[in-house]
Amino acid sequence: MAVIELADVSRAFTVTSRSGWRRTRREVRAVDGMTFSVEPGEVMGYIGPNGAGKSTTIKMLTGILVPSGGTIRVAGVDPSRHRLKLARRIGVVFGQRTTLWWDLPLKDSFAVLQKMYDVPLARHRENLATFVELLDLRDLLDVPVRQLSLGQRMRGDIAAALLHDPEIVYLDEPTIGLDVISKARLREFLAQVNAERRTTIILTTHDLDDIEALCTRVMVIDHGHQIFDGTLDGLKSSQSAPRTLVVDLAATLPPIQVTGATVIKTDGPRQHLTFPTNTSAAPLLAEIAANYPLVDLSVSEPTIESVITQLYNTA
Ligand SMILES: Nc1ncnc2c1ncn2[C@@H]1O[C@H](COP(=O)(O)OP(=O)(O)OP(=O)(O)O)[C@@H](O)[C@H]1O
Repeated sequence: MAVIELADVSRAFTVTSRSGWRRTRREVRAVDGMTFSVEPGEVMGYIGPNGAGKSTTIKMLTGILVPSGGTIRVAGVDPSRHRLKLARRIGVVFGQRTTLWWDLPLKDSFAVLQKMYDVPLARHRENLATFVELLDLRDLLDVPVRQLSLGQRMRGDIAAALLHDPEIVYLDEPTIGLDVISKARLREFLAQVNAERRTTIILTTHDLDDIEALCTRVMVIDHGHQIFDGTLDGLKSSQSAPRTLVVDLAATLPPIQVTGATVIKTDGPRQHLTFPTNTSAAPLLAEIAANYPLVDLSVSEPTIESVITQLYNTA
């Protein structure tokens, strides 16, 4: 049974703008007719350009915002009507803000959360020990949150969001501003939590490596509408972003002529060609090898960035 269900959900805001003495009001439909469901244990990437409606959706799923239309059920309840009841069953991490107490050492924040969520002490200790180990928090427990680096604080925030064993976790830009090693460590941790606890994860991110590393499902939204819902491979093959062929020749030549491919760049004896995703590379290779002094050659698939850019442009 689905753990998150949205049926025709919308949320509008009235925005007032001023030009001289004139004030004009207009309605922004941040989320517009959104319908989807999420099964327990799914890791869903929720992506879209700035202003697409991601945060508004997450705020409605946590109960902070009330929808203007449609219905939402999370863990069987309407989030805005049962916000406190739901709080025990969900965890939330906003990459740009901390939920920890700024002046308290990390371990005291964790102790407050144990009381707030009324987590049995034995279970709290067990979870804490696991997260301290996996997130490498041991040396940070006595440090006030204000003295932690961004990456250290984020590890603390993630542990804090999971200490009460939530069934669903919303992560809004959890890797923003982190270095490559911290990002990798965090992704590994989240994958492990999902595998071992079957925690449902909704991940909002602009870092597509997060999506590649973690998500079994991707939802792309734009202007409050869903424009794609499926697997990452499905997303890649849904668009005809061109593939690239990099050809190294024995000599610097004018752009080569190949049926079905176009030279987009030359760099001495190296030439870059694009060709459609749905075309096989084999006949191109054969034609080049037959007509030109070929030394080496490689084919690269479209990047996920290029696929998504194309999706936004065609939506
Ligand atoms: N409280 C508000 N009042 C007025 N307009 C709002 C409010 N919150 C959001 N919006 C508008 O709703 C639209 C969606 O905003 P939202 O924050 O959900 O986008 P987002 O996809 O999370 O963007 P980002 O990637 O920049 O965080 C935007 O046009 C935004 O300006």
